[in-house]
Amino acid sequence: MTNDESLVRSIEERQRPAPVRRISEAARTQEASDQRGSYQSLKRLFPYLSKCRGALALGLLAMATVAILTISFGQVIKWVIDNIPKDAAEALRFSNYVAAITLAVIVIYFLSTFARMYCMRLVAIKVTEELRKDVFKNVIAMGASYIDRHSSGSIQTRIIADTSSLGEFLAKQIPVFVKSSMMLTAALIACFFVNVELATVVLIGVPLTVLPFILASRPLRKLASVWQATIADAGRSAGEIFRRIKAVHVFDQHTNESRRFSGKVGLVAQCDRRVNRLMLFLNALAESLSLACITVLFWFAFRDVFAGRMTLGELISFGFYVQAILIASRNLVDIGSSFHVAAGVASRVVDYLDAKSSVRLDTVPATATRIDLSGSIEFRDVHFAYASRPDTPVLKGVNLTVPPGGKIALVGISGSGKSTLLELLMRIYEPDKGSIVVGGADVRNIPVSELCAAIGYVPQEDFLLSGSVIENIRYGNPEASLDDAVYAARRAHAHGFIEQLPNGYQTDLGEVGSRLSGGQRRRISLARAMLRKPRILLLDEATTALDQESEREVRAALDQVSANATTVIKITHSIRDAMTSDTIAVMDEGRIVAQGTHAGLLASSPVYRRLAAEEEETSRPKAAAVVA
Ligand SMILES: Nc1ncnc2c1ncn2[C@@H]1O[C@H](COP(=O)(O)OP(=O)(O)OP(=O)(O)O)[C@@H](O)[C@H]1O
Repeated sequence: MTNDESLVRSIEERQRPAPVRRISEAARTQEASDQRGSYQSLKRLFPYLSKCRGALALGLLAMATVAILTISFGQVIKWVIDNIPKDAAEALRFSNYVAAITLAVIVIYFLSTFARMYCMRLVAIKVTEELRKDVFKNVIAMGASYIDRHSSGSIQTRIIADTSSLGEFLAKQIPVFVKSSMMLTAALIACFFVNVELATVVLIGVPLTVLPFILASRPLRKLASVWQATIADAGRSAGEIFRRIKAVHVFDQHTNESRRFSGKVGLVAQCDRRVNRLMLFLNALAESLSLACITVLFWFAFRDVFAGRMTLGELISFGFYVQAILIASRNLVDIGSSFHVAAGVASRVVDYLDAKSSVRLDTVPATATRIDLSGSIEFRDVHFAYASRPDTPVLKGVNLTVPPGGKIALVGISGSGKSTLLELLMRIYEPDKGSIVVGGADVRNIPVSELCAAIGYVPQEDFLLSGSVIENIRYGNPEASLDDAVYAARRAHAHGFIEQLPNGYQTDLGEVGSRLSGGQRRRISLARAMLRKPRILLLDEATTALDQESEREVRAALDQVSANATTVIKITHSIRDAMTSDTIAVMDEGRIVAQGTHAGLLASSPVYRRLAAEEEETSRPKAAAVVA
């Protein structure tokens, strides 16, 4: 195995996802991508060019002008050299005349080159912008299940870096391809007009000069894809380290993380060096072969000049055309290699652009009718496994009914599937088997936006976003008035601390609310849920991370909200929270194993008894400590 191959292997090994037995969405997407083929993917992006037709047409026109000017310049050189007057005064007038024409040509050349570059840059910017918007829109509409299976770092790379390189490719390389093809054809035809014999030598010699590039295109392609993988890996790892900076600090991992990151950038540099070595070698070889080709041609050409079969002007213009042919053919070969790389990038971007999920957040089922979301909630034989771990079932036939306006507590040890059940109800994921029915309708037939508008969800990990307090409270309800938002904050017992913040409700919370304590973040989450006046309230350990007084107040607030909503409370730690519910459902290893009241379950359910005993056990030392 060569060094390159082992590098490719090591990167691929690290990036290989966990084995999947059944055909998951990821596999289907991959299959679709393979069938489509990389080149098809590039074609799929062509419509983006049509979004900037005007600039593209102007750019192509400017390019054609540059190509025509370049080719005609050869004829001008020939005409000038073959027609220099013998008389000195005539020659001076002639040279002034030629200088004026040359100046005009240079001005046109400058304007055309400027127009070409300007238009093509506009095209690149537009294509990149549109691609980014469309990829982001599609990925965000795919929901959590899809994002779980792709690292968010690689999605970021696709959206930012890959779209940018594709925009550059579509807008720069394709025009260069057009221009070089025009130049090559025109210069070859011109060569045949000047001298058929020499043109035949050109036809044989020029391909030889680009042969090394053609032969090296495969290893170059491979190296380019390794380079892309290493750079994406380094970016992903840096992003993750910055996101986990507190853990790095607490576990004193600065040196180790720096060492790990150095290893990754070391791999990028290793790739860079290899690409550089190969490219330098190929360039030097190609330059030498071009020189050899020109020398051979001149050797033939001089014989024709001395034999009177060719004028000096023809010789020089011929040399000019050969130079144009060499440059154009090198450009075309270069485009060939970047074409392969771009095709690879395009197929990855198109995967994200065309990915289809069973849960589309932006589509409304044809059967959608108005549904009473205040009705009962029923889980009917619900089975589910996360797509990233398809072989590990998380829910194994859950049957549960919450009557309209009822309040149920889901109790169970950590990992028994309680949060997953709530996420399925919100259609963050879809059950593999069975159904979830709200108000008599299968949730699959309720538009996600309508379903979620009726739900107030307070998650275990508060999902605050960067932005101000008021933006966070209004998230999901941007039309709400300030008064309503403040009222919700008061009810969530958040108003007091919000007012103490430097800019009150306008205070910026920093990335993911990092400038607040855990309890404060929780109360903002509660305020946000309350502002929606939910008909279904889902609480995921809503009162944990609060001090005793806040806990009492928040619980009172939740009681008010839940009085008008069908409520499901997930409880892992505080069994006494469950006692306020109408019913307690006990979950164990993805199943509901018992259901009833606190007293009834203590008598009938060994799992519940164990949970209650564990809670008593853990609270005892605390009580003792308080007494002490
Ligand atoms: N996004 C995910 N991808 C893969 N597996 C997951 C994902 N989220 C949860 N799981 C797994 O599913 C199982 C059930 O998790 P879930 O969060 O529903 O349990 P839980 O009862 O709510 O736990 P806790 O009380 O600790 O929050 C666990 O084994 C967990 O590791």
